[in-house]
Amino acid sequence: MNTSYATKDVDSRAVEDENPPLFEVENFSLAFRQFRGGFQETTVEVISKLDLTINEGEIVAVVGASGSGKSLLANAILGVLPENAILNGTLKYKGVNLTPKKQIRLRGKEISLIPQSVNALDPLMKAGKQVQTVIKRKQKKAIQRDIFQKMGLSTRAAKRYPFELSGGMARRVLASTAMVSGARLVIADEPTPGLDEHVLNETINHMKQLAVAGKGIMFITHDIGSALRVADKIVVFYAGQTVEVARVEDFKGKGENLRHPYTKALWNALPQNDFTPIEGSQPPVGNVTLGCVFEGRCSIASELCTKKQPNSRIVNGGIVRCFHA
Ligand SMILES: Nc1ncnc2c1ncn2[C@@H]1O[C@H](COP(=O)(O)OP(=O)(O)OP(=O)(O)O)[C@@H](O)[C@H]1O
Ligand code: NI
Repeated sequence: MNTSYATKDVDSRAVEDENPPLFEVENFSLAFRQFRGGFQETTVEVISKLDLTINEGEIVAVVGASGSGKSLLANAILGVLPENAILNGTLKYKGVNLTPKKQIRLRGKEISLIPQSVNALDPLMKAGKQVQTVIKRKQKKAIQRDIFQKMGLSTRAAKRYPFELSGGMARRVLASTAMVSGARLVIADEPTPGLDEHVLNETINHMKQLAVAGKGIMFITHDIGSALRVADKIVVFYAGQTVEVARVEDFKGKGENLRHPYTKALWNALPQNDFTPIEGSQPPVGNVTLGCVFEGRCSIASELCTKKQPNSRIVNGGIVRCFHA
C-alpha cells in the first residue's frame, strides 16, 4: 500500500511507459443523449473532469453523495453503459487505453465488479455455482466453500437460488464472486450496506487482504466512515467531479489538513465529530454552471467561484479543485 500518491500521480504520467499505475482515469466525462419533446436531442452531462489513479496494492475509496456519478464511473470502467452514453477522456489499465474491445476481454477476468444491485446475480443459477463459474483454478468447489465460510454464508446458502437469499446474503455472494475471480482490479460498488458488524469487518479485512496480494481496489461508498477504515486514499466526488484526493491521515481533528470545503463538511458531519449537517443539496444532474459545482453550498466561496470552474491542483500532498484551498 502506498501513501505517497500525490507525487506519484504526477510522476507516473511522466514515466508512463516504464511503470504505469494499475488504473488511471484522466479528464473523464460522461453524458447521456436524450430526446426531449419529440425529436429534439439534448445531452445531459453527469460526470465531468474526473481524474483518479489506483496503484497495485492500493485501496482507493470513492466517496460521494447519492447521484454524484459513482456507479456510472464503475459501469464505464467495465464498459457496461447504456447505448445513449457519450464518453470522453481516457481510462487506462496498466498504461494502455481501455477500448470497448479490451473491456470485454478483461471484464470479469482482470477487472471485476462487485455491483451495487443484487439483481446482478443470475436468477437461474444456485449461489455456490455462480461463484464457482468465475474460478479459473482447480478445486473450484473447495475455494467457493472457503470464501463462503469467510463471508458468513452457510453450505445451505450455496444451494439456494438468488430469490431464496436475503439482501445481505446476496451481497455477500456478489462480493465472494469478485474475491475469488483472480482479478487485478476489483471495483466494489457499495459492497457494505445492510451487512452486520461482523460481516462488515470480514468484508473490510478481505479487501485489505486483496490489496496485500497486490490487487488494486476501488471501494465506492457514500459512507466516509467505512472508507476511512479500509482505504489508503480517499477520492471525493461531488456532482460528477473529483473535488479532492486526500490521504486517510488527513482526516483528523476538525479537518484542518483537508483541502476542499466539501470534504471538511463531510468529515465534520460524522457523528463522532461535530455532527454538523451540510446545508443545501447537490445540484441536480444536467445543471450547467459557469462556476464551481460546490459554490452554492460553500462558506468560503467568492465572486470568482461563481464565474469560473477551478482546475485540480496539488496542495499539501493532496489534490483539490478549489480556488481557495
Ligand atoms: N441512463 C441514464 N440516463 C440519464 N441519466 C442517468 C442514467 N443513469 C444514471 N443517470 C443519472 O446519473 C446520476 C449519477 O448516477 P449514479 O448511479 O452513478 O450515482 P451514484 O453516485 O452511484 O449514486 P448512489 O450513491 O445513489 O448509488 C444520477 O443522477 C442518475 O439519475
Ligand atoms: Ni451508485
